[in-house]
Amino acid sequence: MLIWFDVTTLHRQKKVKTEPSWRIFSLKELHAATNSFNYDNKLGEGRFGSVYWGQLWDGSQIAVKRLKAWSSREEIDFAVEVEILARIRHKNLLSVRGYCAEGQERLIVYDYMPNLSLVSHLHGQHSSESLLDWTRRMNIAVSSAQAIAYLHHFATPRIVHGDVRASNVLLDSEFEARVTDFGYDKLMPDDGANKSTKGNNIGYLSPECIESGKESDMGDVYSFGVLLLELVTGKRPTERVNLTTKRGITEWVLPLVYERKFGEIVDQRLNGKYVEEELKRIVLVGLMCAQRESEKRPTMSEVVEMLMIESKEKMAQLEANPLFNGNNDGEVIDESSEIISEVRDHQ
Ligand SMILES: Nc1ncnc2c1ncn2[C@@H]1O[C@H](COP(=O)(O)OP(=O)(O)OP(=O)(O)O)[C@@H](O)[C@H]1O
Repeated sequence: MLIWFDVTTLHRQKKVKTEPSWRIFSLKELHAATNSFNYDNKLGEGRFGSVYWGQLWDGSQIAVKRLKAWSSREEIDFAVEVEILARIRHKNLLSVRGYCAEGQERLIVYDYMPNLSLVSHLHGQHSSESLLDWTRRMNIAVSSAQAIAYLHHFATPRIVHGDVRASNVLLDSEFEARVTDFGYDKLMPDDGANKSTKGNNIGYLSPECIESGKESDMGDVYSFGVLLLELVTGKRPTERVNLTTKRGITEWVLPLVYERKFGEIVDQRLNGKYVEEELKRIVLVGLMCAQRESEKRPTMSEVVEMLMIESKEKMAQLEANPLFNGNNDGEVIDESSEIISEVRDHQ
C-alpha cells in the first residue's frame, strides 16, 4: 500500500501539535459564560469550590470550577500547577481547557460533561432511568482504570489521584468515562480542612490512608476496587446495617463470592442482562484491589490487564487466589466496619 503525504498537510499537523491545548480565560469572559456564576448555573459543590455550567461565545459548553479561599501562595504557583495539569492528556481523563487568575479569583475551566457523574447514575438524579447497561459499565470500568494507570505510570510528572470515587468519574455524551479532580492537592493549600471533609468518602479510603492521612498510588488502587464493586452492584461503598455500624461494600460482596453467587451481587436494575464472565472479572479484580494490606494489591497497570483478561487459564488463575476461597484469613474485610465506625466516632 502506498502512503502519500502532502507536505502542506504535514506542515499543518506540525503546527497544530505545537499549539497549546489550553488557554487563559478572562474573568469577564467567564462571567458572561456563566451568567455571573448564577445559582441556576451551579452544577454542584465539592471540596475545592463550586462548579458552574457555562457557554462560551462559540457555543461550546464548559464547566467552571471556582476555587474557594485561595491562600497567600504565590500567584505563579497556581499558573504553574494548572499548566502542568493542562498538559496531562488521556482520552479518559477530563482535560483542563484553561484557567483564570484575576484578583482573588482562581478558576479552572473544563469541558462540560453532559451525562454528569457516575454517582448520579448509580445513586442520584439519573438512577431510576437505568441508562448504565452492562456494556457501558464494563467500558467505564476498563477506561477509568486506564486513565488512573496513565496518571500513575505514564504522566509527567507521575500523579497520585488521591480522590478516586464515583463522583469523580464523569460521563461524556457517549457515556465514555472521564476521570476528573486529579492533582488538586498540589493546587490547594493543605490546611487540613480539605482532608477532614474526605470523611464523607470514608468507604473509599484505604486503611493506611485513614491512619496516616497520606495519599498514595496503592491508596488509589484500594479506592478503585471499591468503585468497581459499586459500579457492578449499584450499592454505595458503605451502608448502614444498624444504628451504630456501617458495613463496607467488600464485606457484603466477599461472602457471596465464597459461594459463587454472582447473580446476587450484580445490580438488580440490570434485570439479568450482563455478561457473567465479565461480571466475575470485575468483582474479583475489585476485591483484589480493596485488600487491607497494600502490598497485596495489584498496580493500576495490572488492574487494566486483569480487567481485559480473555484467556480461560488466566481467569482460572485469578479465581484460584486464596482470597476468594473462603478459607483465607479474612484480611480483605476484617475490621472494615470497625474502622468506619472508629473514624466516624473520631469525627
Ligand atoms: N466537567 C463537568 N461536567 C459536568 N459536571 C461536572 C463537571 N465537573 C464537575 N461537575 C459536577 O459538579 C459537581 C461538583 O464537582 P466537584 O468536582 O467540585 O466536586 P465532587 O467531585 O462532587 O467532590 P470533591 O471535590 O470532594 O471530589 C459534581 O456534581 C460534578 O458531577
